[in-house]
Amino acid sequence: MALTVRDLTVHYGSFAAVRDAKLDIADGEVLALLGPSGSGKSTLLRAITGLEPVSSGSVSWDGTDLAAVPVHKREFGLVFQDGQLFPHRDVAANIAFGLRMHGVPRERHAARVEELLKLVGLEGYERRRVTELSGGQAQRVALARALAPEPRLLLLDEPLSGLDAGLREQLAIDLADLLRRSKITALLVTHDQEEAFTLADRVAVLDAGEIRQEGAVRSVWNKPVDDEVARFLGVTTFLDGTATEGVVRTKLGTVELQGLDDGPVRLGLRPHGLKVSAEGVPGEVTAAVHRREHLRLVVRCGESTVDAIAPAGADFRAGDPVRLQPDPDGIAVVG
Ligand SMILES: Nc1ncnc2c1ncn2[C@@H]1O[C@H](COP(=O)(O)OP(=O)(O)OP(=O)(O)O)[C@@H](O)[C@H]1O
Repeated sequence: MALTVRDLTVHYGSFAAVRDAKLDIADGEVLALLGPSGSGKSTLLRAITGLEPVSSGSVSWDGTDLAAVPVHKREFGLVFQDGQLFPHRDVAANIAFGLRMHGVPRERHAARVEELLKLVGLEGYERRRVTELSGGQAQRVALARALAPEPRLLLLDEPLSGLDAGLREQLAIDLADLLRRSKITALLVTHDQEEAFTLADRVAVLDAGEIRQEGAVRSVWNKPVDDEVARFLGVTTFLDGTATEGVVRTKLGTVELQGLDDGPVRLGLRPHGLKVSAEGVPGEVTAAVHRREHLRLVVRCGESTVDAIAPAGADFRAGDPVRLQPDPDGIAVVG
């Protein structure tokens, strides 16, 4: 295992911002720490880098405890929300800074800077002033600077959250590609589930200082451990049902889900887990909001109020009758 974190606790005064955290990151793997604001993500990341003193527990690399290793000797690369570039230096000098710090001979800088700019999609930007870069370009330079000394672990703290939505999505895709291509071992901190699921192989969900669930991206998404984690992962409606040979019967219809034992099951529905359809359970629209890719509805079905979606071009308003059918794609199994 490359990085191993065991029983890590970090206090601010008497307040434990991180409690008994356990994490493993294998070589070449990307782990996302996902959690709401204030859950302790940045504290945990800072403790791993050595920037935050730990109260108890350990951080090790390849089995060696890092307690006595200062921040700059851990060989970790860091990227923060606002890249924190040096405003008075050009792009090349910003990237070369990391090389100088690590004693790379000056004559090798130019070639390495060129290579890194190519890697982050900014070829030819060497002489640009960093104050003239867009937010997305600045984050690419910050990434290049962090990668310059070939860190053994890249730590990214909300690297995309300062950018607007469209750009964030594109940069997340580019970054995912770069991390995989270069087989970079990385820890990403984010409050954005989509970002975590785009970028990471595995995800650890943090809440109130505790890691609530940890596992492969797909398995956490499809099988959150409890209602709270499910809610944080976009589930808005819970539905109890009974599974028999891969078919779950609920009061909102039947749904086929693989790999379930027969018996009671709790389903967690994301809005697209219920779709407007010609047949299905009848309900009445109580609210409708247009989104980019679909029409999002709140529907009253008997005693329950549920979220559902209709195609983007549909025109439903409060009071309209609809029929809903479950879609396995938007349904998780909780617990
Ligand atoms: N220097 C500090 N002194 C005291 N309390 C702190 C300090 N830094 C953070 N905290 C508290 O510790 C908790 C965890 O903070 P942290 O910044 O790690 O959370 P986070 O999940 O990264 O949040 P965000 O997504 O908003 O950055 C919060 O309750 C915060 O108020």
